[in-house]
Amino acid sequence: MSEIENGHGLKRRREAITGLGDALRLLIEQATATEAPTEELLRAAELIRRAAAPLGERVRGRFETAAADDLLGGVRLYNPVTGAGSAFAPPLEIHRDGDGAVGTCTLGRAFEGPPSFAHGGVSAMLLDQMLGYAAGAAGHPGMTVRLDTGYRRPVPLYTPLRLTARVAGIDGRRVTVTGTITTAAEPGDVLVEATGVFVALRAEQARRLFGPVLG
Ligand SMILES: CCCCCCCCCCCC(=O)SCCNC(=O)CCNC(=O)[C@H](O)C(C)(C)COP(=O)(O)OP(=O)(O)OC[C@H]1O[C@@H](n2cnc3c(N)ncnc32)[C@H](O)[C@@H]1OP(=O)(O)O
Repeated sequence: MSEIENGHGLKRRREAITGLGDALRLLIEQATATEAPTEELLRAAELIRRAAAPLGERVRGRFETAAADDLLGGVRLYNPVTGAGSAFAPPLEIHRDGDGAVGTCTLGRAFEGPPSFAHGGVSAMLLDQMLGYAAGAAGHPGMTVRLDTGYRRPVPLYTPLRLTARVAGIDGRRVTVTGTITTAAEPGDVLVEATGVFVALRAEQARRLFGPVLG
């Protein structure tokens, strides 16, 4: 895409994608929490369809990477957990912390399972990402083959959360990673814990699974 061939164009596009992601997340939050009159819902649906139309005029296919992404550099703007451009992502922000990783996010109404608390599948999704990040950051990237989650207490909505992950063991191609979710205010009180097993791909597997994307 010629408009982002120079560094400035890429920076501007990534900022625009983040801005669109912010707007979409606001839309999802308001659309989920709204008790506006029915007429307003009908009007909003029409406006949203009109706003979406030009975005659909030029789209990428299943095996095409987004022009603003850098797959090998780890930039995935539409990742459904961490992507700043994803309407669906909280987004979870992750950084390295010693030999592990720490993540932060706040979940809105769209992630609700039990009333006023997060859906259990959402907690598992956040932890899968955290554990996968910690495995990769430790130099052992792999795909999840197992994820065990223990739900000790419900995860509250609209509350800053803190997530942790660290590699617990390496056995050949298998990496075991553990992680937790707590509130940011009470990091000693574990709400959800997880253990994941990640398997490093053989070169042949990586080619078979991701060859069409990497080209
Ligand atoms: C900074 C960076 C950021 C990077 C940040 C990135 C974050 C990404 C986080 C998201 C990660 C995902 O969601 S990934 C998406 C969800 N996962 C998937 O779709 C994976 C689907 N599974 C597969 O396609 C396959 O299992 C493969 C290709 C991964 C592996 O196939 P395979 O090579 O045939 O597997 P196989 O020989 O049977 O097993 C390999 C080894 O793993 C063990 N193993 C296999 N399954 C299990 C299991 N459930 N529990 C325990 N161990 C298992 C086997 O015993 C064996 O050990 P041994 O005999 O060798 O001792």
